[in-house]
Amino acid sequence: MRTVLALVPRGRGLLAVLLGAAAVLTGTLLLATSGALITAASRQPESLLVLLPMITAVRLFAVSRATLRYAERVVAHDLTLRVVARLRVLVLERLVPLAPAALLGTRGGELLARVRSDVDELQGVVLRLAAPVAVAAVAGGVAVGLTATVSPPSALVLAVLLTVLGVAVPVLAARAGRGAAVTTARAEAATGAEVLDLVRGLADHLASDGGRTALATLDRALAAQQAAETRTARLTAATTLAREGVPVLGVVAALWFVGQDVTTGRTDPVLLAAAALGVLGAFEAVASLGPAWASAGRIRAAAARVTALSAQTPVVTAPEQPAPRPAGCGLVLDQVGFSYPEASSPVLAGMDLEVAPGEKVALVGPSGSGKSTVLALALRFWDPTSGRVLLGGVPADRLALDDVRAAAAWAPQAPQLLGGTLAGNLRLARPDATPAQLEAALHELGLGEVLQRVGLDGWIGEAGERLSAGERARVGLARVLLGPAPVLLLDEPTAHLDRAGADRVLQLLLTDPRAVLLVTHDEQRLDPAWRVVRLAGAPG
Ligand SMILES: Nc1ncnc2c1ncn2[C@@H]1O[C@H](COP(=O)(O)OP(=O)(O)OP(=O)(O)O)[C@@H](O)[C@H]1O
Repeated sequence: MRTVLALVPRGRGLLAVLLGAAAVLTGTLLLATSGALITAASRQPESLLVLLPMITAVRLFAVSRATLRYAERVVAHDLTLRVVARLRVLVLERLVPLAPAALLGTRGGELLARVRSDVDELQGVVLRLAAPVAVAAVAGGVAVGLTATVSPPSALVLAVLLTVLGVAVPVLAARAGRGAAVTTARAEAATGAEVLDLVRGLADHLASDGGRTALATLDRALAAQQAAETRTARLTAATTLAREGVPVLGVVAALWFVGQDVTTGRTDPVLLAAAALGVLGAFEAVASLGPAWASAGRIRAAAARVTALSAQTPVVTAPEQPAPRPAGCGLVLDQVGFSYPEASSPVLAGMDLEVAPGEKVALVGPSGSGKSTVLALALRFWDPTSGRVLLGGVPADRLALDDVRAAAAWAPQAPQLLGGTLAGNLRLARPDATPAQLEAALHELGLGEVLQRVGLDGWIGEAGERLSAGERARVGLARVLLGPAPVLLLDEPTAHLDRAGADRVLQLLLTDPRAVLLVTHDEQRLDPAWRVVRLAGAPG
């Protein structure tokens, strides 16, 4: 929460509080002067001039209250939007270095909930928490001071009741509601994750059991969410009762004390209604504190979840003073050993590999022998447990992460296409590519038919689902080939292709002037121009 408050621009924050307090106080004064006006009018004065100052004050307060409230809303919402915009950037800046290795244990739906709804929840730190507390302190203090000028005992009672309604009731309610808030937040996140899993795997769920198991799981998550929400609703009802009852006590006390003063002639009767209504109006100062404390639990839970995420340590860290971007363009693994965290045995041990500039190297080996892991180490998704990885002759851990990923481009086994157009997906690698260049890249990989069917600017479906697996793999490969990286890391790019398609891709790679490290299970299809490197355990 402190991080969020630190993002608030001081001047605007102060302005929002002053406008909010002024709006509350003009409301209080409007009620008080209205009470005084009604009492004075009921005495039927000989000249209306006696009432004129009060009539003017009522009009002034009525107009200025609405204007001040409007101005306060504009300033506070503008402030909140600025804070949320900065907060989103801050969270994403902390999230990006965690990808991909440190996020492997986090469910996609949960991550989405943290970045979206938790960050949205945190906007309440300013609007629903800090601003109402500051407004209550300023407006409540001034209202008590004004009441004291008429009746000190009423002011004392008002101060006590404001504290009860503004602090004691909400704090007790918040303490009771904290558990409920955490449970609700967890239940909502779990429901979100279940919905996302259900939608993502819809085809699989329908094919396996018509979606019954997934729907039953979702039903359980929804029931847990509903139970948590019911508990929260009961607590809200109890605090509403207190919110309505306490101001009535304040009014009764004001009538009692000021009434006594009027009876003894110490106070003008005009002030009786003014004090009673003014006290009633003063409770508006703490009206938003109930919801503020109630949302404090949710906000704190959201803050804790966002903090926990951003406090995660990245698996790889960028050097503070990175070496210059390498001029060379080869890849070397020097005595590399690697174990995944919590794995019982290492995937790689003492591995040496060199892919010289322009060289074509095929990495073969049985499933699970560590071929994809080699590519992940070259991209610095992980760091080797022992030994070194060099890109262009420079140790990869001495390069800025952006430079590592500029030096080596990667086509994974199942490339992630974005829901968008072919052109949009291809331009991720080369934003300035012309339509002719994009079309040429697609034709080279035998995607002319797709180009004709979808068009460069046609929608390819969510994650490219309007394309076949083989077409998606080739679009992913076209993206990598379009990019400027001097080292290409390709993970089974021919896996989903027919014989002719696979041969075409392999031939195309041989004509590319850059260094290529190709992971493949199709060793027999390789041209002798490929240098084959076998990982331990590979046959032959
Ligand atoms: N993130 C991970 N955490 C723990 N173990 C992993 C992780 N990724 C891969 N492994 C394990 O590391 C080993 C090597 O995996 P890798 O994907 O590198 O093999 P591969 O040779 O590319 O396999 P395939 O040919 O099936 O793609 C496997 O036993 C795998 O289960």
